[in-house]
Amino acid sequence: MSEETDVESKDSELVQRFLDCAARGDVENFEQLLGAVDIDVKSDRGWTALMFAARNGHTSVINILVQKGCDVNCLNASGQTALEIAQFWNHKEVASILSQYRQQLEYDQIHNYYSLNPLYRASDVRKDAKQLESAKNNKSAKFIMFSKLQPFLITSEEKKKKFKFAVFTLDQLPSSIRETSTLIFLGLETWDPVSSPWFAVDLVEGDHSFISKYYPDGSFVAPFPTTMQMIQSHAGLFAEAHSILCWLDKYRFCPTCGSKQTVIEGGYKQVCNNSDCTSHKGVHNTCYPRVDPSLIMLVLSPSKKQCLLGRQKRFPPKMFSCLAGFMEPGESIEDTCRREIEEESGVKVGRVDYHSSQPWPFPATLMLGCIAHARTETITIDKDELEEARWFSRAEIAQMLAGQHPDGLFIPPSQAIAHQLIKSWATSNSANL
Ligand SMILES: NC(=O)C1=CN([C@@H]2O[C@H](COP(=O)(O)OP(=O)(O)OC[C@H]3O[C@@H](n4cnc5c(N)ncnc54)[C@H](OP(=O)(O)O)[C@@H]3O)[C@@H](O)[C@H]2O)C=CC1
Ligand SMILES: [Mg+2]
Ligand SMILES: [Mg+2]
Ligand SMILES: [Mg+2]
Ligand SMILES: [Zn+2]
Repeated sequence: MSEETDVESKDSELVQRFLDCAARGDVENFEQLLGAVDIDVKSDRGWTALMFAARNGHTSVINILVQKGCDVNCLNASGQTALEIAQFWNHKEVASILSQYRQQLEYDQIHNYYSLNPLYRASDVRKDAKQLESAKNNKSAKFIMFSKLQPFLITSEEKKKKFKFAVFTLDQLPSSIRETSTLIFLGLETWDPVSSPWFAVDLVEGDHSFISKYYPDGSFVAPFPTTMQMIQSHAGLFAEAHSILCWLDKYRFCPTCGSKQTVIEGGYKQVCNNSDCTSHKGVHNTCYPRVDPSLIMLVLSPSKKQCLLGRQKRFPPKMFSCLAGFMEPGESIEDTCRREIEEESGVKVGRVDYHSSQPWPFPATLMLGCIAHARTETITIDKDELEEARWFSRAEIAQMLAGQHPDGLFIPPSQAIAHQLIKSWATSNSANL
C-alpha cells in the first residue's frame, strides 16, 4: 500500500467513525473526532453528520454541530436537508432546533426592520376551520392585543429602551373576548402543527379591564413612531397584525356589491354575504388583504461618486432621505423606479439593481429597495413632492451616518430601509458599484 493510499484510507476511516458516532448519538466519541475531520464531510450518498443525527433524533449531536457552525442548508444526494429528514422521521425536537437555526441564518442576511417575523404563517392551519378552532383553544396559544389599531406594548426587560408586546395566555383571556373580538391568526411558533399558535386580538370597547390586571405598566400606543423602537421579532409581528387589522377596518363592505362581509381564515380573507355576488366566482383580489408595492431607491450619479437624496416637506428639519414612490398598475419595478425619480427630481435613470425589501405597515406598503444608476445629473424638483433634492458625496454621507455633518444634516434611523440603502453604498467598495 502506497503512503498516499494509506493516508486516504485512514481519513476515510475517520470520516466513517465520525458519521457513525453522529448516527448513534455517541456524543463522547463524536466530540473527540470533531477537530479531525471537516464538520460538513459527506458519506457516499451525500449525507452529513447533521443528517445522520437528524435521521435518528439525536438532539445533543445536533446542538453541537449547529453551535460549531455546520452548514444546515446542505443537501444530500436525494435533495433533502437535515430539517426535511428530521421532519420525515418525526423527530420534532430536532426539527424545531434546525428550523429555528435556519431562520436565524436567514435573519442575519435580511436585516430590514419590520421584516423579522419569527412565526411560521401556516396558511394550511388558517384555511382549515377545524384546525383554526383548535389553535384558538390550544393551551399554549399566545395573544397580543390591539385596540383601535393601536398595539398594547410594555417595556422590554432584556433591552430597557425597547418595547415589546404584552403576551397573554389562553387562561388570562376572558372567554367573552374570543366571542366578541376579531382574532387574527399570525402563525405557529414552529413548523409543528401542535406548536404554540399566536393571535392578534382586536379588542372592542369595554373589553380592556383584564389587561391592566396582568400588565399595569403597559399601554396602547400610536403605532408610529413607537413601533420603530420594538425588539425586532415583535416589530415583525406588529407588521403582520397591523396591516391585516387596517385592511379589516377599512374594507368592511364588499367592494364588488357593497354587502356586508364575513371575516374567515383567521383574518386573512373576507367573503361577501350576498350569495349572488360575482366575487364568489373566479379570482377576486378584493377578498384578500392588500399590499401596496412602493419603490425606494438610492440614485447614484453617473460618476458613482455621489448619491441623490431629497427632503419631503413633512420630514423633520435637516433630514434627507432616498426618493420613493408607489408602483402603478402594469408597471415593472425598474420602470416605477425610473418614473418616480424623473417625476420628483428630473434625473434620468438607466440600470436599476434590486437591493432588499421592507414591509412598511402604515398601513400595508412593501418597500422595494433599489440602487439606481443615473444617466444625467441636472436636478429639477417636483415642488409638490419635495422641498429640496441634491447630490451628496460619500464623505458627506459618512459625516451624516456618524452624526457629524457640519450643517447638522442627517438621514433616517437604521430601522428605515432608506438608511440601509445609503449605508450599504457608503460602506461598500466603489469598484463593485
Ligand atoms: N421605509 C423608508 O425608509 C421610507 C418609506 N417611505 C414610504 O414609501 C411610500 C411611498 O413614498 P411616497 O414618496 O409617499 O410616494 P409617491 O412618490 O408615489 O407620492 C405620494 C403620493 O402618492 C399617492 N398615493 C398614496 N397611496 C398610493 C398608492 N397605493 N398607489 C399610488 N399612489 C398612492 C398619494 O397621493 P394623494 O395624497 O393625492 O392621494 C401620495 O401623496 C410611503 O408609504 C412612505 O411612507 C418613504 C420614504 C422612506
Ligand atoms: Mg412621487
Ligand atoms: Mg415620493
Ligand atoms: Mg407616485
Ligand atoms: Zn359582494
